Amino acid sequence: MTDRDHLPVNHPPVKFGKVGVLLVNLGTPDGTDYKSMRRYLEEFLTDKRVIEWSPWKWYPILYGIVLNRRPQKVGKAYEEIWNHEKGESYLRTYTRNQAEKMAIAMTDLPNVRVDWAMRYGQPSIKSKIDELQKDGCEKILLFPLYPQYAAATTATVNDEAFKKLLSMRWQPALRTVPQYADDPVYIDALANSIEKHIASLDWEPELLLTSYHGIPMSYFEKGDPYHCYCYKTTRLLIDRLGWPKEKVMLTFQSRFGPEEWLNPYTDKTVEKLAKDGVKKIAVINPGFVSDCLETLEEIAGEAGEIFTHNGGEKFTHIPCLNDSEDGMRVLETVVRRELMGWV
Ligand SMILES: C=CC1=C(C)c2cc3[nH]c(cc4nc(cc5[nH]c(cc1n2)c(C)c5CCC(=O)O)C(CCC(=O)O)=C4C)c(C)c3C=C
Ligand SMILES: [Fe+2]
Ligand SMILES: [Fe+2]
Repeated sequence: MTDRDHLPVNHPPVKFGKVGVLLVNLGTPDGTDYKSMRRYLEEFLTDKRVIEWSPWKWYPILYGIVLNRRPQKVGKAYEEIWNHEKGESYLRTYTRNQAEKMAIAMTDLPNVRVDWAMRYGQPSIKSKIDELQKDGCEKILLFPLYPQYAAATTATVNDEAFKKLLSMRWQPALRTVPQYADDPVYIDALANSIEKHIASLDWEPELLLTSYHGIPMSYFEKGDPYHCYCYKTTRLLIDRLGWPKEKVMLTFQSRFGPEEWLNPYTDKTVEKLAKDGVKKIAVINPGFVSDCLETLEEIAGEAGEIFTHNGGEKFTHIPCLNDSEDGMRVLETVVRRELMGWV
């Protein structure tokens, strides 16, 4: 008698014994056209973890103004940084590459299957949990790809996965990967990428800005720990680089809406630095696992322009860790640690 002999005739096929690893990043539109952009932004901006205003206050603004104007404006920005060769955004390209490279690196664990999903847009977390289970995964390690925890990012990925579990008769065991803002492997990888990048220039930056995506100040005041994790990463990075702390600044970018967000703001800081006579700066985005609109367009593009238009001379953007060797070492180290006891 096998484990399957006692199944009723109509019982769906049962597979088990595997562990799934699901890498999840924020999301991305399917195209840069108005419809794709609107669909993506609507899913994103109706998430209560992202916009905490009451729907009574927010929806008239969202459906009356934001979703009529923003898809066009942001679609143009995406168009500038689109991976035309693959017909998709770089965030999608890098996330898929990370999953593929991780699967190859984990062949010593034959029961582990690695896949990827997006919180908004496709492929969805729900569809991937289904696929992993059909493939025999009784256990799933869910990895929100954010080194610094925030409710608007990490928690909403976890919520979505647990929402899927709510509807399942046979739930896989679900483990979530915690923040890794202070992991020495991550700090080391960031420091290496800075050192390598600067060594490739024929000039030396006077200042390094570590620019993180912001959140509204009110979220921080209500207890979100994100701000503290960002400061921790930058402090440890300065220690690892062995630089004087005056050479590194921490700023927040990507403000959205009229509220006050975490500050100092990246764009205002870059402008002030240039006006104050700083000539050469480098910017890194430690909170972004992969390059995306916010790093390629807003920092490499816009922030660079702001700096040079205001008297700055040299500006460089240090790429995210993406699917580089160092970047993969970080993701793999975190995954192997969190799989302990399961494999
Ligand atoms: C109130 C709105 C937003 C909060 C809070 C927020 C937090 C937050 N976001 C990221 C990472 C990313 N955000 C990206 C794009 C993006 N973010 C917002 C709004 C909020 N983010 C919007 C409306 C957009 C879309 C673009 C736009 O309309 O301006 C992206 C890039 C996605 C891509 O496809 O390239 C990332 C990544 C973090 C880490 C964070 C809080 C810590
Ligand atoms: Fe964002
Ligand atoms: Fe932005």
